[in-house]
Amino acid sequence: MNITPLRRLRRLRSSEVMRDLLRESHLLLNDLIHPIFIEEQIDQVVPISTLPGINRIPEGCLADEVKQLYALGIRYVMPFGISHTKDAQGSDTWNDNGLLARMVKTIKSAVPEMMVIPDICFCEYTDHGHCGVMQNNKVCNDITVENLVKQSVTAAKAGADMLAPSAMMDGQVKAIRLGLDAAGFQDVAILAHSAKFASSFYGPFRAAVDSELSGDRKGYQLVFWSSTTGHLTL
Ligand SMILES: NCC(=O)CCC(=O)O
Repeated sequence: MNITPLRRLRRLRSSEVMRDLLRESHLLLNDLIHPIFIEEQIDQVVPISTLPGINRIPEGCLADEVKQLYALGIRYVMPFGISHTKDAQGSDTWNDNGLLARMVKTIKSAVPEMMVIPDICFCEYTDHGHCGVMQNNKVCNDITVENLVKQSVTAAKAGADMLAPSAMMDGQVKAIRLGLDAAGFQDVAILAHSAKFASSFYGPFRAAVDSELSGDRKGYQLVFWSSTTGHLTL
């Protein structure tokens, strides 16, 4: 029996130069979005113990930080606010002078070419840490979606180029698209975090943003043992 293979695919990875020729995937700086954590009412950077090497940046240092990032070739930033102005709804997010609007304005005026893609959610701005308005111990979907639209229009007015809604409310992307279009922001894009799983991997992030959450988000983020609801949610 002749067992000599005719199809010798190892030929195609036999040398560095051959592997380079056949490369189909490239990871470039422009494939990445840089998250930045901005805290209001502080003067010094705060190291984030759960994300070694990453700091919370005082709001007053944001312009310089963004200029440095741009000089390194970074073209996309996702600002996350660490709020000292929390309430039950996260209403600071739809205040034209609130932290979210200020972050976006500061970044765009420091480096107009930097694309700003703010997180659109409430968990950093609510005094209970959930991603929306609580009613009877649950996050109320439709009121939260209304508030997400207000937040989105505020971010767009402040100059955001793209919005990243992450609250995992049903219908949020459609409502935000309609709200943006009605307010004249047809060119503001949406980067939907459409399939987020309730996961301990968010632990470091929650510490980074000083989340007030106790409990979990299993009532709105996906459960990992049902791929059907995952696909439907997408
Ligand atoms: N707005 C960001 C998040 O929702 C993070 C996810 C989490 O803490 O579960």
